[in-house]
Amino acid sequence: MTEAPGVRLVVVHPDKEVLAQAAAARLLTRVLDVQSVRSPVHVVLTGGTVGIATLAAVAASPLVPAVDWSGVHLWWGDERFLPDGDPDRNETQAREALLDGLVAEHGLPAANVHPMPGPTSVATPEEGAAAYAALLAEHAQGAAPAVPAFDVLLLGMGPDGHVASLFPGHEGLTAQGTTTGVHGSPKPPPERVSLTFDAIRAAREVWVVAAGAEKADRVAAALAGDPVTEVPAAGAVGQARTLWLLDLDAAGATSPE
Ligand SMILES: O=C(O)[C@H](O)[C@@H](O)[C@H](O)[C@H](O)COP(=O)(O)O
Repeated sequence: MTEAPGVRLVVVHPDKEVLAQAAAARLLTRVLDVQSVRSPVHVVLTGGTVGIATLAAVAASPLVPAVDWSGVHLWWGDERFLPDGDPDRNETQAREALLDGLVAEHGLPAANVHPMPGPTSVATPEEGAAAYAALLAEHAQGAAPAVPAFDVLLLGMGPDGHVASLFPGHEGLTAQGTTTGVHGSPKPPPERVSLTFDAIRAAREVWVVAAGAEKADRVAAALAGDPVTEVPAAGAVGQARTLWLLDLDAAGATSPE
């Protein structure tokens, strides 16, 4: 299905557990659908509570063996600039929730997992961003911007409206190229690596997943099209489809306590 670019579809689920289960089912279905017409499939993962809960729900799904994981590449929208194995790295959490199991038991090649570099391998977030941009370009097949054709790009959204590590009022919002180093993030840790909006908007599908009443105000602002400088999530738009997957609280359908 292809909607008009810029149109956002909103799907609301009863609570954050059902949201994670439904996002997982959608993700597996999307990968299966794409695999029926092309390979490889490129998926961009997000950190955050709903993002990781979605990966845990994927791991528990009976559909896992239906996917040909040898043809799936996994990327990240952002990473906390922390050493390899740090429990606060988005990569570490995703590996524990899903990826280690896919590699060990379901034929996902370890080389298809593409974490963003941290201080274990580079000196600064900028160096990490440059190395990741080069890796993305290797898989881009000449596309501009130089990123693979992401089939699904998952994003969590913070209560301030940030997506990936693109924060309100920060210079990363206007960064050129496909990746950027981030300093002074209001959400710890302060140093991060992130995809830019150019890279995010190159995705075929962008899915924003968000739960909780503390996000309702920024969800409404993003959907109303408030300026990206104030609500970065408003700028998260896919080429063919933009999906907002919410729970009732984030959709503002419950009264604040
Ligand atoms: O590194 C991170 O923290 C992120 O990738 C970030 O963009 C996250 O997705 C949102 O902050 C939502 O996180 P929650 O779902 O935990 O609120």
